[in-house]
Amino acid sequence: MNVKKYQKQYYMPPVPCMDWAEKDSIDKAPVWCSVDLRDGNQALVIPMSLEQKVEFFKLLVEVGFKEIEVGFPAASETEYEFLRTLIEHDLIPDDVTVQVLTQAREHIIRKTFKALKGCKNAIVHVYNSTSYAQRQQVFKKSKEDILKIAVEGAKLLKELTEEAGEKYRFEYSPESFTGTEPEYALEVCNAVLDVWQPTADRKAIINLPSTVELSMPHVYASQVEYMSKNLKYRDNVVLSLHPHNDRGCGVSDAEMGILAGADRIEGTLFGNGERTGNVDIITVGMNMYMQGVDPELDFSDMPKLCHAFESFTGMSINPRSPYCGSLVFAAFSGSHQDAIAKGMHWIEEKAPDTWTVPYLPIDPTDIGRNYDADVIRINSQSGKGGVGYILETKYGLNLPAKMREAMSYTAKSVSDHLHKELRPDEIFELFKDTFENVTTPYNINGVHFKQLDEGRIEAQVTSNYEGGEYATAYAEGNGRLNAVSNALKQQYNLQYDLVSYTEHALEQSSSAQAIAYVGIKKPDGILSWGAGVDPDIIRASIDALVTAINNR
Ligand SMILES: CC(=O)SCCNC(=O)CCNC(=O)[C@H](O)C(C)(C)COP(=O)(O)OP(=O)(O)OC[C@H]1O[C@@H](n2cnc3c(N)ncnc32)[C@H](O)[C@@H]1OP(=O)(O)O
Ligand SMILES: CC(C)C(=O)C(=O)O
Ligand SMILES: [Mg+2]
Repeated sequence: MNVKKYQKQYYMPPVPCMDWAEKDSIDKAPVWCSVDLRDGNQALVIPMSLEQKVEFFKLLVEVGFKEIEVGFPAASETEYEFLRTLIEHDLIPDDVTVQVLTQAREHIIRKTFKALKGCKNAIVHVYNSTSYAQRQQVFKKSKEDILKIAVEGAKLLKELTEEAGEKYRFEYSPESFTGTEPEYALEVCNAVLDVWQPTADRKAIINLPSTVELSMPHVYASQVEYMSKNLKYRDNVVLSLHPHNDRGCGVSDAEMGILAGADRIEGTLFGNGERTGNVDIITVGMNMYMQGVDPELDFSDMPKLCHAFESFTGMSINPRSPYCGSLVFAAFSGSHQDAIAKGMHWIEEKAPDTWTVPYLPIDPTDIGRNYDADVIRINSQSGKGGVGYILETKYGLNLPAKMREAMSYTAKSVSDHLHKELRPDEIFELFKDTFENVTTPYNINGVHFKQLDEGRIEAQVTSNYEGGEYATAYAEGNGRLNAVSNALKQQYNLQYDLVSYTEHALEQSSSAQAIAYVGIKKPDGILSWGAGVDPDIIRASIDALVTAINNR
């Protein structure tokens, strides 16, 4: 790798512009403009069909976008026909403004206006590149000539809008802004604004694209602040940003840019767009949401959005994509699962006003995800908290803490050996196979009790070992389970202490069943566990005991 080949291609503002750095949060949603149907579309291997664009447009309206860049009508027949379809089939709600993009070239602008005929609310977005590199290599023009392209374009927009008798709003982008000297970008934007003479009821949009993201986000924020402080007609200008993601900081560009004075963000769902994509509006919006600020966009059915996006664009969403990837709420690791399970219990018990569950920045159910499938997932990295949480929340089993630990080691070991994740139903089956009603080698065939004096009980226990002859033993105890335990110890010369007994009703079971959990400590100090399930709690506890004995 030849690092000498590269150098900085951005320009800091002529004066320090870092007021934005004093702020720590965004307190109000910006105006959002979706550019999915234009910038997103122009980045696809196969651009969307007219039908797909119509469906995507409806989805964007449903999400709540009030400004939607629907395309570059002069680019292709599909783009042109798409806009005509929206207009002619009256598909644009009254509170939604469509935006169209055009180069600052006369025939392209004229074709764009032709496509707009009959449209009530539109933003006409004109751009030309202003960066040093593009002036030098692409346009081969002086600063004055590049400014002239912008001004001529701006004039034609005004003229054609007046001619059409419409009140379209205008947007200008100094394309490649991030590679442009800020003073020069300012000069061009102000010259365009002089043409448009924006007013309070017909504001102009100045859009500062990080066409290619060339710097750290604080540099971009400083450039934005410089523009915000020095643009003419500032009160009548909507300052818009259009971040791309070349260095992976598109979201930070948008957020810091808002702190620096931007009023509006152009971006796409899931960050689709050229090269590494446009800024992901879902992430910027959800980042606000997770700090208690209403993003004014509805992401409550994220699975539906993901599915629709993937089918329209042919793109796939990265499993780690913030808020929407399949794995972004998943905790496989033991300590995280433990903390999440405890945090969820805390929420249930204390019902606090705000969400505080560790490791889950938001409640997954807010965006249509669910705890069972998305959060606690079991593999060889998992621990007792996670396994216990799944058995409790999904199957109503409230295992004693130490038994959860034993169950979790069983699950880890199976996952490790099979080298796979275990689904909740597989964990439940594993629990049943390992810890529930295990009847070999010891098996009890029948038990009878007799009440003795002073609360003591006598048990008559008929049992066998490894399928052999049945034998009957009698023993006393201070309770039924204790008496059975003593009979078995006596019959087979077993040595252990009964150290744990708990039981509860099985709420999720169709018939009225109870489950008992028994833990015994063997002479080597090892704990062994069993569970028994039966409508009769005594029977359940005896089965639990026998299982614990069998689980050597
Ligand atoms: C960063 C962005 O996303 S910008 C948007 C990019 N999106 C697109 O370009 C998609 C749609 N574009 C297209 O379909 C085509 O480019 C069209 C139909 C608009 C124009 O097609 P063509 O005229 O055949 O080609 P092309 O765009 O390459 O034209 C390049 C010429 O336009 C000039 N030009 C490019 N952009 C602009 C602009 N914004 N304003 C003025 N002139 C421009 C170039 O300097 C070049 O000039 P030259 O012919 O004197 O060398
Ligand atoms: C047309 C402009 C706004 C653009 O898409 C970009 O610069 O990235
Ligand atoms: Mg772009």
